[in-house]
Amino acid sequence: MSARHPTIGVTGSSGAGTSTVMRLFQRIFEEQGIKPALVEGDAFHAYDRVQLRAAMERTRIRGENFSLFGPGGNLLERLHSLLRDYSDAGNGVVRRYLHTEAEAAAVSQPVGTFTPWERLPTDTDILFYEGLHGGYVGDEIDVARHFDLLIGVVPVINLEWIQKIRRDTEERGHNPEDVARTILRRMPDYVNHIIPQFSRTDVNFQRVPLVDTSNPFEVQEIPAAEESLVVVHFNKTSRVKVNFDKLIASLPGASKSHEQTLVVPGQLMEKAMELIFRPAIEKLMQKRDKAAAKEKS
Ligand SMILES: Nc1ncnc2c1ncn2[C@@H]1O[C@H](COP(=O)(O)OP(=O)(O)OP(=O)(O)O)[C@@H](O)[C@H]1O
Ligand SMILES: O=C(CO)[C@H](O)[C@H](O)COP(=O)(O)O
Repeated sequence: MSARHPTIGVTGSSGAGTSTVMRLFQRIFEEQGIKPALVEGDAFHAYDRVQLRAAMERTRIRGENFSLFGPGGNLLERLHSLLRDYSDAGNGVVRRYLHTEAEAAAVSQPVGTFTPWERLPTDTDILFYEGLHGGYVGDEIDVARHFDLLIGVVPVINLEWIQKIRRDTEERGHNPEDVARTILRRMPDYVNHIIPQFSRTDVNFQRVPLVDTSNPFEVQEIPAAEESLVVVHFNKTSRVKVNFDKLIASLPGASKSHEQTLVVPGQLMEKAMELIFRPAIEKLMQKRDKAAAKEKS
């Protein structure tokens, strides 16, 4: 966390929609002339796709719990160092995980591998992280504390699974049975390491379908925006300050469901995010400019 080199994190389970939210932020950054350092959480997995299969087999034989949701499957100390270095000096080291054939072909590498570690460009205005562990806090590593703004993306679980199954089968070349097995294997880590993060965020966006999703393992479409509602919850310690009445007036069909909670029609989720985060980003940039000016003087 630093005024001079601000950081925003979006955290959520696999298939929750964090990459989708990142694209919205990219648009806001572009419109405001902000140059972000984009960090994908999957880059901090400890294993590539082939190594992961071997690690899974080893842990299965030993009867140990293991998944990419838990700290053992990730280089969280490296993520922690990146965030610390960025906050201190606006730099750090990152890489990318190549999920799809297209991403892999673009850099002439096999799918399911990592690009080499590289230093971030030196002239970025803000670090933006999206992934599984933005709100992670463990015995020795506290990722959450590095963010100036932390956002949770949490569709209700049936919807999250539908999204994961569709994305993994259509874009990442997995078969539905394997995706279901992955969901099962990750469950202890989901409960222990993913869910607690949503109590450390500033704001959570929880999409709730209005159509039947009672068997997410049956092949089906992802419910459309207009077939869902979004519960927007501001945690008690949220650093994002909004005027609920003004927000509701700008979002037709929105209402307040609880002291710190709004309900917004699904098709207005992006607009709600824009209204909530545009001013927050502007504030971070103003603080950054002030800190930079002070540094110069
Ligand atoms: N608000 C939304 N409405 C409809 N579909 C959505 C929404 N958000 C995400 N999806 C769909 O859900 C799938 C998963 O989304 P996305 O790739 O953003 O997840 P993710 O959290 O980044 O996953 P991972 O961390 O595994 O990469 C995609 O097919 C995406 O189009
Ligand atoms: O948890 C995940 C993303 O958050 C993915 O399952 C993980 O990155 C492995 O990806 P792939 O199945 O494309 O090898």
